[in-house]
Amino acid sequence: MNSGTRIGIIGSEGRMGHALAEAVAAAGEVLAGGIDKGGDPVALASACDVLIDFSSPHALEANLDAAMGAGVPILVGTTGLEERHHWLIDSAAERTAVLQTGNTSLGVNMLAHLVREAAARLGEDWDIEIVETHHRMKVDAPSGTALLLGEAAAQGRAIRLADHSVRGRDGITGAREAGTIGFASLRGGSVAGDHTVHFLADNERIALSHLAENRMIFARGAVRGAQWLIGKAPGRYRMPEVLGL
Ligand SMILES: NC(=O)C1=CN([C@@H]2O[C@H](COP(=O)(O)OP(=O)(O)OC[C@H]3O[C@@H](n4cnc5c(N)ncnc54)[C@H](OP(=O)(O)O)[C@@H]3O)[C@@H](O)[C@H]2O)C=CC1
Ligand SMILES: O=C(O)C1=N[C@H](C(=O)O)C[C@H](O)C1
Repeated sequence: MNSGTRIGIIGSEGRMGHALAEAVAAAGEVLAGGIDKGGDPVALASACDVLIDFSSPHALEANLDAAMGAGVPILVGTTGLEERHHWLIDSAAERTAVLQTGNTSLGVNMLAHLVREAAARLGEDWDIEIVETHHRMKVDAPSGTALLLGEAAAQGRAIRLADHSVRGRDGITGAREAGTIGFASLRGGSVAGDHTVHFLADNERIALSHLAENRMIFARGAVRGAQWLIGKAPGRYRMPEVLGL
């Protein structure tokens, strides 16, 4: 009998759900079950040691409630979250361990570290623009990863991203406002997820990129995060803590 950690997947029939099932098996853990739209997160939570949620922002509140009710930790990889979702996560984290991240891969979390450093060391005369490319089925923009990288750049500059971000330029926009962080999104084909943070000054540029070649990098990172969450005190945790970055 397999005595591994029992992992429950929310969004189990999705693209990430399938990759997660493979990663759970590869890690020697137990797939306790999975649900999709219309499924019961309470029943799933009661049958597992940890939940992994890669579904939809609409499902978040019920999933957090189920995790709290069963006293199990939850890793939230779903993107497209708004401010109210982050309040729900903060509130749930008072009762159970929650790890929310726009990207579970080692490479992107390393990139975020480099972006924070670069933004801190380069002056405000270096403009910052973040460009992301994803497959044609992606429903949210900018990507959760682009926002994570934007937060890293803002932290490096000791500013609030919400006060400085510029999204989706169109029409007569006027000249670029100094100190802003811009976002642009491309959608098409089967791209698993490409992100480039551009630092642009007069006569020179730096581009820091991460290119995801498949979804297993996210799935492996999520399973590692779920394993790490077992036994953790209530609180809100982040991927760099899991990865030791
Ligand atoms: N943090 C990270 O590292 C990564 C995050 N993501 C994010 O993960 C999420 C899922 O991505 P992906 O797998 O490509 O998307 P898919 O659309 O392929 O899968 C989403 C799954 O979630 C299910 N779902 C939808 N609504 C609910 C609900 N209310 N309750 C339970 N399940 C629901 C869907 O079921 P149904 O078909 O029945 O609607 C579907 O099976 C996205 O937000 C994406 O951005 C993706 C990759 C990496
Ligand atoms: O929807 C996806 O596919 C992805 N979503 C995440 C995001 O929004 O950043 C992570 C990854 O880029 C793939």
